[in-house]
Amino acid sequence: MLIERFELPDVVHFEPKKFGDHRGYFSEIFRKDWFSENIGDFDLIQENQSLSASSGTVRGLHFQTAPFAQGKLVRCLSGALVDVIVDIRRGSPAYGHWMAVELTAERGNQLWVPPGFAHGFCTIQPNTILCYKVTAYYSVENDKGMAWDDPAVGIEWPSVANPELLSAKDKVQPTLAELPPYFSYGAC
Ligand SMILES: Cc1cn([C@H]2C[C@H](O)[C@@H](COP(=O)(O)OP(=O)(O)O[C@H]3O[C@H](C)C(=O)[C@H](O)[C@H]3O)O2)c(=O)[nH]c1=O
Repeated sequence: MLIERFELPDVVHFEPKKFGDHRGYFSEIFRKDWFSENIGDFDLIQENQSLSASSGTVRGLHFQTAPFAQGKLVRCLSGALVDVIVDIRRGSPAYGHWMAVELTAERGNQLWVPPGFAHGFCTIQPNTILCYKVTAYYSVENDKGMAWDDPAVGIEWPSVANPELLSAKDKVQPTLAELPPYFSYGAC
């Protein structure tokens, strides 16, 4: 199985094996033992799914604060998207750094987004479905965000990104510099 780690600590990208035959394919999407050994002993207790009808839809950048900080195991069920994360853990060697990974239904690749990261994505095909397991329940009081287009972070979004498709909430998110110190490296 392909497994990748990055300059941003604790982030893991992997692609489960597919067993193809004349009918199509079979793939083990999640195994607790593999996840615990290669990523960590997290409890994935809620699963979310979103459909974005238009290519160029940007959702994010979002995160939940303690005690509902979320790790996210993200994959694309239909279409394709560019997943973007920003390390917002004060003290991290990669604080304020971003990275992007293309997730497609075709590949079935997955991204582990640790707690302490802001997460968002831009769809690059219509009718793209994102499906992701999280390690803490939704808490509207702890549901926070940061600006997708923060010039100090400098995310290079796909050229199809369409700001008109942003949610009202995402049009007015604070910049990284305006965020309180929600997360400390090594403590979330
Ligand atoms: C996240 C969430 C939302 N909701 C409700 C709240 C709103 O009434 C509605 C849409 O929520 P929102 O506009 O925050 O959805 P997205 O813009 O897709 O946000 C999500 O997508 C980005 C990329 C993320 O990483 C977060 O997990 C999540 O914030 O669903 C729930 O009931 N439970 C939930 O867990």
